[in-house]
Amino acid sequence: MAIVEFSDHTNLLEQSAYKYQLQDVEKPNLYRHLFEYDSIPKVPFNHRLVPMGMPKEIWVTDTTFRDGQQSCSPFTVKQIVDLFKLMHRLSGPKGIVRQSEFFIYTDKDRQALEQCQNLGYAFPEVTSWIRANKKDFELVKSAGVKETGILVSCSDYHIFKKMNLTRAEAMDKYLGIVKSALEYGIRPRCHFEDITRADFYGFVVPFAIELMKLMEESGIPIKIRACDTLGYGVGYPGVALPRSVPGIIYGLNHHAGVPNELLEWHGHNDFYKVVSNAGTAWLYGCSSINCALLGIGERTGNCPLEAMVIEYAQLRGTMDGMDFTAITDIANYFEDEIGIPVPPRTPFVGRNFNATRAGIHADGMLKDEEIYNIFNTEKILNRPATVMVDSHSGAAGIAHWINGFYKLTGKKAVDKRSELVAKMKEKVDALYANGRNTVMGDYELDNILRECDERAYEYFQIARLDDED
Ligand SMILES: CC(C)C(=O)C(=O)O
Repeated sequence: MAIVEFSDHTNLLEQSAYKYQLQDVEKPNLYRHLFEYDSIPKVPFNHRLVPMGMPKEIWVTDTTFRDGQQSCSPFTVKQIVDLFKLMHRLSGPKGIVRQSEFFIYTDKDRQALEQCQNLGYAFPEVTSWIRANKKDFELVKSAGVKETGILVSCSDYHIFKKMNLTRAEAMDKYLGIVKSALEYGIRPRCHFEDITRADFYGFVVPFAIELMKLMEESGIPIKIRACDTLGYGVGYPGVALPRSVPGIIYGLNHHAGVPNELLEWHGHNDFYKVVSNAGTAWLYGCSSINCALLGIGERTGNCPLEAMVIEYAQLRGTMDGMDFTAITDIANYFEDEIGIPVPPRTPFVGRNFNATRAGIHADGMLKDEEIYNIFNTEKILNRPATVMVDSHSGAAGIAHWINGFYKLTGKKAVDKRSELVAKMKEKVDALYANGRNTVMGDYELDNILRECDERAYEYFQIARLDDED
């Protein structure tokens, strides 16, 4: 049996003034005053401020190969292994990308899992996701996987409408499944599906308390993953349950005694809140944020893993040895090898995230790149800031393009007032005057420059090749 290595949850429970009991209601509580269905859901406030308390250690976990893969064509084994290697590179020596979860249903799933395990990395740890039946527990065990995700849906939408159970029956069923996992010596990770529409004090907390009792009896850590399945979570101060991200994390920690390191947040982006909700979960006591590469996942997707490792660096003030250039390689891999396009405006990875077009911005970039670039994207992400040339870029845009494309710096850099830039601008302007409406490509501009000044072209080519050496 695994030794329990987490902070003392009994202490946390003792500090809680009130012991919440299961409310086995006859009719489902669907929070109709918030979720009418025929109107936009409402954000309720009770103006109670929840205390912040970021855990000592925070990290991210990955669901690219589970929730992510559910939303797109299945990956090949090689694609999974290649992405896993990139995640390992990103993770750094402290294992900030701590775990990654795998299906184990098909031969292909199991091959991918085994090949990733055989890489022998400490991080990310390979975990699984199963349907709760004996066969799947045996699979987890024989694959040598120590932790598995188990679905324990917790809103009345699921308990009453989907499973046709009462709360007491659902809780009983779930506890039975968790006990089986413990009997197999497997660490259960309980996915509290739809927690942002669930009765927090009438079901979520009493159920979590029972899980903590099982943890104490078995000595095996039980994780609780708070799943904001439809992205209803809100992080504003003073927001009320069940939509309050601070309230959910604080409540699980203080009223159910779930230690920070056994709390995980899994959000979706239906209301554009996935990244800020995840940051909020960290700030209010959740150690782990579940993410997917590029935010792939059901409907609007999961929390983008690359966003959260950068958020980690912002909140902690250190990259802790993570290699963020792997983020750029991951995005390229998705586009080139898997065929999943990255929307151009996507922060940190989209083609345009650090590209500017407007002449006035290009002018600023020429004077000092910091004026219009969020950080040194070339150094940190291996993505130099660029200026795209179109009808709005002007002489400054063209000069910036020349200097960027041919890597001309210092004295070699071309000035926006130079003759070469003026000639190129004339040609570019003529194209747009004749009805062109797309951005200029690098090689088109390369040709235009050659037409304008063959000698400069040759000189720049050499400068560019020298830089590559
Ligand atoms: C299926 C569940 C666990 C999930 O992924 C979610 O709630 O988003």
